[in-house]
Amino acid sequence: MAEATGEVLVLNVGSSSIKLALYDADLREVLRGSVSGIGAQAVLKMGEARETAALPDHRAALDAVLRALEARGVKASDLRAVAHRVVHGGADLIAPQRVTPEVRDAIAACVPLAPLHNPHQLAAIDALTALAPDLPQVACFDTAFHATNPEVATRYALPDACAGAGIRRYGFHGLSFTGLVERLATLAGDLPDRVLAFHLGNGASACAIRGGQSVATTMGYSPTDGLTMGTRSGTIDPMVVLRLAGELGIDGAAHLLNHESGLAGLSGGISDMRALEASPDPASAFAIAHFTYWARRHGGSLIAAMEGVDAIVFTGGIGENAPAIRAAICDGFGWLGARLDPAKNARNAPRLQAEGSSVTLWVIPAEEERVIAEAALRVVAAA
Ligand SMILES: Nc1ncnc2c1ncn2[C@@H]1O[C@H](COP(=O)(O)OP(=O)(O)O)[C@@H](O)[C@H]1O
Ligand SMILES: CC(=O)OP(=O)(O)O
Ligand SMILES: [Mg+2]
Repeated sequence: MAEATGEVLVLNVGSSSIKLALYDADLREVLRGSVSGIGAQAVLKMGEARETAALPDHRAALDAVLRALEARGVKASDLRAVAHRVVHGGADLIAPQRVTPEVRDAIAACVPLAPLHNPHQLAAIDALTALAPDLPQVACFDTAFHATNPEVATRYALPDACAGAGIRRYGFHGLSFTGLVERLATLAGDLPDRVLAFHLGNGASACAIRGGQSVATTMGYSPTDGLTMGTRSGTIDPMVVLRLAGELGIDGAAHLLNHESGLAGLSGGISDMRALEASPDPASAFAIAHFTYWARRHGGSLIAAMEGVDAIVFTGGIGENAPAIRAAICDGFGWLGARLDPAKNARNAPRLQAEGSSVTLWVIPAEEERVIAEAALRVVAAA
């Protein structure tokens, strides 16, 4: 097997997947891998190789990833740094930083706020600490990009004591939005002032970006709020949550809202957009209609928050690859003069707008790993 020499290993541990990328000192990607479908029959990809394996949990998946890296000659102890995506950094962790025992504890303190993500990311940090205690580890936070939101956007209309206890909106997918802003500036020549960005993957959120900074976003205290997602409900009346907790218990309600809702709940079990598009079942079509309708409704609210819009950008697995979903969302913004070019949309071209569109329309691949690697190199170089 070909050996890969790299300096920075990026681990993007998600709710049901692990993505990894290895970069050399010039930030060229030398290896990419992933595990998807953790919990069932998982698929492990490393470079060109692909295998299926029963990986019942994130721990087993991470072990498989580390073994596959070793088989390629990548030893943790030889790296310059390993860098992690951490979904929730709370109010204080708003810059990429070295994982010290204090930072590790602060990430652990955010576990209740992102139960699908932070525990697995913490487990990856601990596994690497055990494997290579002297290897610098850097944590990069999905919440950090939204630290620029004004208090009126982040505060819930709850008493002071709640805000003091950290009950506020944070927002997520910030590493993806950071990369999107950088790439859009290059593609457009100049960064448009008011950008409506949709990260549509298994988790989905939208963000109002003004002058390159987040001013409002759809996810809140946790990544369960906002748009209709693969298995998460999105925005819901809090009294529904109380009723569910009363009937199912807190854990039962949390499970239903995070794992059995969204597209899966509406369609009778299908969370995957590609599978929904291929399904002849009317419930699948309704689930897709719900997804695009709520993407537009939330998008309208974000446009109001930034007093207009100059560009609409799509990223994430659905945003990058699903022309019909982009078309349904953009058609919903026809009232403001957004016009898609159907041929460009069908090609997933970076520039999607038709002649005469009042806003520019874009597809930009999510580059969370590149953003994390760049930040990690900056952090270790500054140490
Ligand atoms: N060609 C495609 N058409 C429609 N949906 C797609 C396509 N390719 C990927 N997707 C969807 O993208 C979603 C996964 O997005 P991704 O960003 O990879 O997920 P994650 O949030 O786990 O990182 C799934 O719903 C998948 O079906
Ligand atoms: C924050 C979040 O929802 O992440 P993901 O899309 O990876 O689940
Ligand atoms: Mg994702």
